[in-house]
Amino acid sequence: MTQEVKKISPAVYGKVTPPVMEKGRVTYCTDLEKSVIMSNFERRGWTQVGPDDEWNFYWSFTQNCRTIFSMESGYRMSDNQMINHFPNHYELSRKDLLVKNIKRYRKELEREGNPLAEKTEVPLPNGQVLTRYIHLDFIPVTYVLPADYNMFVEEYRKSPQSTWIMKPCGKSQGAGIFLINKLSKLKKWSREAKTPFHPQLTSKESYVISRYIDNPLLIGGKKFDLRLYVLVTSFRPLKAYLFQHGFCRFCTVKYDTSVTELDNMYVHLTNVSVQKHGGDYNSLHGGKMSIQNFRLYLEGTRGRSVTDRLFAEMQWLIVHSLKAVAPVMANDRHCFECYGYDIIIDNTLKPWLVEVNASPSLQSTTHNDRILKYKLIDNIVSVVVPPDGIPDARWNKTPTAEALGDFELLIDEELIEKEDANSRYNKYHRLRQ
Ligand SMILES: Nc1ncnc2c1ncn2[C@@H]1O[C@H](COP(=O)(O)OP(=O)(O)OP(=O)(O)O)[C@@H](O)[C@H]1O
Repeated sequence: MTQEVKKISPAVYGKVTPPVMEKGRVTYCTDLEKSVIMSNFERRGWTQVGPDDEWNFYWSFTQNCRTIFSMESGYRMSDNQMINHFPNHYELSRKDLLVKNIKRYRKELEREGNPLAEKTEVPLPNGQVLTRYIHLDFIPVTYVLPADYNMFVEEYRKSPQSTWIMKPCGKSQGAGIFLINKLSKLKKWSREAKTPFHPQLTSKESYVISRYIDNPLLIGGKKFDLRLYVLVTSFRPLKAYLFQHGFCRFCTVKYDTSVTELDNMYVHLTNVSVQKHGGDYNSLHGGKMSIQNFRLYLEGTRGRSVTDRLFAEMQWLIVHSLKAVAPVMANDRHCFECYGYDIIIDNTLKPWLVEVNASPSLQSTTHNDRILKYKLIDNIVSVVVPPDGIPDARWNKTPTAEALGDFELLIDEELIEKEDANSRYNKYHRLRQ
């Protein structure tokens, strides 16, 4: 998700001396002047300062975070400073890089002979066979164009009746997205596009083309996706938390797979930024349903055990998407990041990861939205700041159960390692007795 960026001058980061903090006084800086952020920080007694002042806690735009960490800035963060992004968050949040990292992760597991990378062959009615990962098949088959064009054509030919979705890597909020159901349409687009495919395209101008999930689970006949919030406080060891208040975002128009509706984005794209322009947009509920109500709906219509399984599978895909990028992330101890996960559930109740946003919108479209986002920021701060309330990058980032608020632990590799070590130790002692 891109945001309007308030640029900071590199001169601001020219100083290399870490700020000296006044004892007990916490200062914050924010690029996003939103009340959910500022009222949260002020309630904690924190004082707002500018980016060139001595800040402890910076809620920055992704681009400004990258500037701080760039070699040219010469800025060295002190122990009492924390920032809300990892400098190379794009490994997870850019559509093409996410796919590349997940593909690499699966290949590596396969090479190790890890059972997680087991595959199966799916026969198609036309006699063709598709090969799929059994446990790690959670992103729709995706190629980066123009680089993977030949591979895409090969896959396309296996099931030419499929629909595909084209998404520009450098855009957000549904901009530039379209659906295709014929190769000729892609070729025509490539010829007519203002930036036709050519090898010199930068990755920002490239596209991903993904198999369109054409059998989404519908509620009231409408397509929706799920927005979940995931807080990562460390990538190595991986420590991540899932916020319990996600929501579903609905299309305003009933789902229809007919070719005539292929260009109707009110049918196919669930982005609020798209749907709010539709005539049927309801500003009271904003086309949203809480995840708690969604869960109740599913339990009522499909049963408890399949609902539990779906939620477990969503946690599974989040953990493995994070593990896929963990080795390439700049795991700076001053950083944490809250990701917006976009997931589509198909009518077999299989979840598909569509996208990960490094700056999920903090815009409130409804009253409930405001409450949710206020709580989200409050809980993020409680998890990442040590119990004494003073940001400290040296802290081992192990929040108390109380500090978690409405976050639940998704994975803590440090804990797993300790538990493994304990069980190995106990086993050794049992054997010696
Ligand atoms: N493979 C897919 N199958 C079905 N629907 C999809 C698929 N990929 C994307 N969509 C739909 O298109 C919408 C936009 O896709 P996506 O979130 O990837 O793009 P975006 O424009 O970058 O959005 P954002 O503003 O969230 O960054 C999704 O919310 C979803 O409704």
